[in-house]
Amino acid sequence: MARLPAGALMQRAAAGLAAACADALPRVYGSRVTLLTGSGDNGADTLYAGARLARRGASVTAVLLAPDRTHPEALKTLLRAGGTTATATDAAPLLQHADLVLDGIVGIGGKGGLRPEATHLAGLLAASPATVVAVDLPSGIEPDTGEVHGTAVRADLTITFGTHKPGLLIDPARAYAGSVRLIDIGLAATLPHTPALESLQHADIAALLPRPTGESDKYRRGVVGIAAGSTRYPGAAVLAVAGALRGGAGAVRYVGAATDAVLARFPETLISHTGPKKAGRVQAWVAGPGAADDPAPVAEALATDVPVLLDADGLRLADRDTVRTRKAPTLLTPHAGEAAALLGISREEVEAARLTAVRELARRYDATVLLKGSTTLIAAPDPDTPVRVNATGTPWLATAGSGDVLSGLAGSLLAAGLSPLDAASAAAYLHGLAGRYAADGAPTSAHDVAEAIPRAWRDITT
Ligand SMILES: NC(=O)C1=CN([C@@H]2O[C@H](COP(=O)(O)OP(=O)(O)OC[C@H]3O[C@@H](n4cnc5c(N)ncnc54)[C@H](OP(=O)(O)O)[C@@H]3O)[C@@H](O)[C@H]2O)[C@@H](O)CC1
Ligand SMILES: [K+]
Repeated sequence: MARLPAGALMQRAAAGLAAACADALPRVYGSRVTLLTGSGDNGADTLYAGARLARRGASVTAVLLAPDRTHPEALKTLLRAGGTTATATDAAPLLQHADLVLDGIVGIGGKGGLRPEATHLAGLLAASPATVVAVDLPSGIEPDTGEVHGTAVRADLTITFGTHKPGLLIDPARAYAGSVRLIDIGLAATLPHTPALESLQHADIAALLPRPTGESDKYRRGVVGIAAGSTRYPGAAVLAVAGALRGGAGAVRYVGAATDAVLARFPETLISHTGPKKAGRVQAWVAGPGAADDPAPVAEALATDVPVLLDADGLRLADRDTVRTRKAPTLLTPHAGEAAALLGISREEVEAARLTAVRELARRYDATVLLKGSTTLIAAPDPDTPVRVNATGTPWLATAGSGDVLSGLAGSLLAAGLSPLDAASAAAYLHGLAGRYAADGAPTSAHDVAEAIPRAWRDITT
């Protein structure tokens, strides 16, 4: 910022914002635009963008939340461009009749939820038919955590400046942002080298996925052991194997009570009629899906010196001190309810503060943790490692057995040699994409998701 003339970043932000607003309107000339303007720089961005729209013939009115503390230069610029101002008490008809509303109440400087006047405006806005564009982020969300305390603005579109804020990527706040567009304002060089959050994209995942070479045999490509299923839940074993077979390991070894069901569906599975301890060569274990109440296979898997993924019943059956103290890596894949049990808090508390929950679990269990849900987050035990957020999920994935497929897939990637963080990230990404392909806008089953994994893999790598 030291190298830039004062206000240069703000002008870039406002120019990008105005262009995005113009795209969102059928035409700028003659349209009615209302600006909700707070007293900080977020409000100033909004006023400068409003001035640009006013110069193009829009009728622009700024509702000033703090008339005596509004950014003076920005306000002057709007008035010079032909814009007008109003107070919050006059806002109702302006919001009701606007084509477009810009939410510039607060940006990254906002803390602790909206104040009463802003809350009232957000309520009026929710009832307005206008398209709502959030400036930098929807006012009222917590920018750094994705938490929402009280009311927040619900936007159709968020124009964010310089970099994505965690709150735009993590639920519940993410749901307030609508679609998110990033405007480059030339901040890249000044951003911290280690971000708080990372969202891997196609190319990042492609670089992680294992590729067999001429030298590969099934053992070099990794054998993943699946200790899952029970007479009560044989399906969990079948689905975990289905995921594992598509995850790049050279072979899948199964131990458990669902041998017949697994072999009937996947004759290529290696079967061991022992527990994990004596099962033969395995480079990573998946333990727990459909395990019902038998803690022995989970304990045996944890006693090995290879990476272990614990899911579902395995999270409940595992001895917590063993998880904490084992030397080989452990990957936990709870949903919010299971995470709540591990943390001794309620499911609602986990869902309201996912980032805190996933970090706390990773710290407390000295394990990598993949927290499933509307936003899947992955945290490594080292608190300085950026938390990963998966961008490919779909609500259709909230279907029985979908988690079993994910655990098999992630276990397979672990066996192929990926670190727990990378295995979890790549599995969540592939699984989310496969869920989208399988669903294609209609209900889908876990089985279909597993079958769509190769398509997702091909899409990423070709
Ligand atoms: N940094 C950069 O490089 C760039 C930053 N840019 C822009 O600046 C924005 C950040 O601006 P900022 O720091 O001025 O804070 P901002 O978000 O406007 O909020 C502070 C104001 O809001 C008020 N307020 C606080 N909490 C509140 C609440 N709960 N409910 C209601 N009001 C509340 C608070 O009032 P006060 O406490 O003083 O009474 C204060 O006046 C950023 O998001 C982006 O848009 C771009 O121009 C590009 C370059
Ligand atoms: K805002």
